[in-house]
Amino acid sequence: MVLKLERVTKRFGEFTAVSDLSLTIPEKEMFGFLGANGAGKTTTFRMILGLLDASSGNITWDDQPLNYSTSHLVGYLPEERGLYPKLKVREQIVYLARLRGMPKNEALRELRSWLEKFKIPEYENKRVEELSKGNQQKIQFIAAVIHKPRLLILDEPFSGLDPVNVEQLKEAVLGLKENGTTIVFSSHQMHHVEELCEHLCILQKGSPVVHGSLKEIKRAYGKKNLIIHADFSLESIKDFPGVVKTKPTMEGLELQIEGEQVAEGILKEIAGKGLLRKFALEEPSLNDIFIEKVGNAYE
Ligand SMILES: Nc1ncnc2c1ncn2[C@@H]1O[C@H](COP(=O)(O)OP(=O)(O)OP(=O)(O)O)[C@@H](O)[C@H]1O
Repeated sequence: MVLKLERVTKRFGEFTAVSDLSLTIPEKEMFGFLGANGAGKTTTFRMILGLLDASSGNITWDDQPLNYSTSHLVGYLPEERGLYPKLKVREQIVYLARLRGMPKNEALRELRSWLEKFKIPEYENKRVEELSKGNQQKIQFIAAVIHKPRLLILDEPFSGLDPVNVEQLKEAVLGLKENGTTIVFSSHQMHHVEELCEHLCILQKGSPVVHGSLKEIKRAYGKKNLIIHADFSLESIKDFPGVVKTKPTMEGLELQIEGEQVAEGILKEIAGKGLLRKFALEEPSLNDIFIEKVGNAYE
């Protein structure tokens, strides 16, 4: 049950929104899809779901194209939320579940279990328009997963949620992954992707600029972060060879350096100058990598 995109391109007239994109997403994987605004994430999702035709290339799930006949296997949380405001939560979810071939009783059972999980059982008979935006989002999430899809596409699932709701949704998503669901999600918040995904792709203007496992992406980036807290002046190491960037902090300095050997050199340089409270070498954050790879998309 592999999701495969092979050399997928989407043009809108003269404009190319997605260009020559190839991805393989294995079963039971949580895959992060990143990119600046307008990079082509939603367009890619719509092509995966068969809502848009690719201009060229192939998209398959378990070697089959995804279309109307496979819709019961797929769940989608769209970026623009689309519930019927006047309908009650129960009517809405049961209706959507039945469209995907689920019997009413089973849909109700599943809905109640999700409402319990999200600690909002009292919303079953409320109209959607009566709920806060965050709670509407939870209902929309339930609508995407009620029929127990094997492949789940989540466009910005965490946007607009408070920290407690973000945690609840993360737990829900991790539970689905443990049960064998393949999940692809987009996010502008790098820490969510760092926390949840083994593999990811960063799109820039429709083309992948970074693709692979999070660990390998960080290793391949080469640069590392060095955090120093000291009771003496660190002025002299700002110009140390191999230091790419420096940022003063309350307790000392945060540096971006070219590699571990630079940290060793710095440690020798400052040894004996006074009390060194912290000297920590860290992997680059996904945020650092995103900004370097995609930063110019904002210029
Ligand atoms: N139907 C359409 N007709 C013409 N251009 C479109 C259409 N749909 C999307 N685009 C363009 O394709 C590009 C990619 O849009 P898309 O919505 O896929 O980006 P995104 O990565 O999801 O962005 P965001 O993070 O802002 O949601 C944008 O420049 C957008 O204006």
